[in-house]
Amino acid sequence: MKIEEVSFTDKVVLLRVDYNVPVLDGKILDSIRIVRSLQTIRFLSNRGAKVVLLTHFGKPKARYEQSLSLKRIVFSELQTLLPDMKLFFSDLSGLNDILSVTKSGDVILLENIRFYEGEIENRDTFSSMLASYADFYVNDAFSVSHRKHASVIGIPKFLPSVMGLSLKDEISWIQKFQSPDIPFLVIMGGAKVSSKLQMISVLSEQAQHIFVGGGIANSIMRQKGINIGKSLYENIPLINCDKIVLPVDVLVLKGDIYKSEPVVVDIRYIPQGWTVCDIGFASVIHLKRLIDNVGIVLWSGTLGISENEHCNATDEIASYIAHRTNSGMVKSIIGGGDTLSATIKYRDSFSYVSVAGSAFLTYIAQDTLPGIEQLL
Ligand SMILES: Nc1ncnc2c1ncn2[C@@H]1O[C@H](COP(=O)(O)OP(=O)(O)O)[C@@H](O)[C@H]1O
Ligand SMILES: O=C(OP(=O)(O)O)[C@H](O)COP(=O)(O)O
Repeated sequence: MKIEEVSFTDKVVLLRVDYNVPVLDGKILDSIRIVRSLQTIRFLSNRGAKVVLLTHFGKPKARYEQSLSLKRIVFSELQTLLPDMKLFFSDLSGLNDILSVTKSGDVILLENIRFYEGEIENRDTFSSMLASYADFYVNDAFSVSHRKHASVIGIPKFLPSVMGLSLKDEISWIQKFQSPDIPFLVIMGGAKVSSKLQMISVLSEQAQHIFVGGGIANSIMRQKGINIGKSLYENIPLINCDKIVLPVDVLVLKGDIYKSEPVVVDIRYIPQGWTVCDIGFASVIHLKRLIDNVGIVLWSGTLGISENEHCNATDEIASYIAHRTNSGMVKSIIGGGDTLSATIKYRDSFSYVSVAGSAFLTYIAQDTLPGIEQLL
């Protein structure tokens, strides 16, 4: 069933979006995830639905945390982006009352869904309780569709469920770039090590090389017995893959990871107690040569702590890819909340910008996602 075929008049729709946006000092750094959801919100509202937006924000531990509430920053952004619409905010305990005073076409943003027990564990009792408020479920949250959570894979068990417009767009754009004949390079970085690393063996069968930076490189280096000091890492299973390209040098710092000035070292000489914060200058050059030799670059995860003004590898590589894309020498797809925010000034030069990071890599590797399977 397609969203265009459903009659939504006077129906309540649970619309899963992903408003897990990067925020610094109370300001949203990049609202692309909210902007991309607007077409589906307007579509449903114009067809007479009452739209209940479900999203997570950050990683709360199944209880209210003021700093992760959607009430101020995210709700304000939505009000700014939809000035002509009637918007409401509610937590779960007030949803019934709000639904009774709202009309067709109105939109309700529900409080951070991860404040509630049952979301991350995907409990059926939680999903069926949410479903009991509504007539339909729409998934427009590509970037969280790799998570087996209640609001992603649970609710569709209890309601007729369809794909939202931006989720559909994401899939068709990504499929356009999946060409088995063109050699491609995967660049993987960032902090969410396990959700990206799971895909490495499948991706390595398809890709020419997988260049790793960020916490992913740290975790692999540590597994190989390289001292990584106090750097971010996760314990990972043994990876034996000759397509993985590690940095040859890294920037390391002591003290505040967002402010301190780093120095460059060969990966064999990372000092005890120091933190790897970026790939080094020789690694940037090496990565550029890998980019020169492929037709497609897929990139998710920053190469270092790009919030630190001294960590510029992500910017330099983004600029290089943007330039080669503009010159028609490569096609580029960039994805992930933090990666997009760190490369925002080159956004218009990439071939495609996905709002998803781990979900985007998972989709490339598996051609589907748990949240999408529920809609077929
Ligand atoms: N070496 C590193 N040490 C600590 N954090 C890092 C390192 N490299 C990258 N990061 C952090 O990773 C975060 C982005 O990771 P992730 O959420 O996986 O990316 P995305 O949101 O693009 O999918 C950034 O906030 C960045 O500071
Ligand atoms: O930001 C997200 O993913 P991303 O960091 O892979 O881009 C999604 O909102 C998923 O968030 P999660 O990794 O807390 O489940």
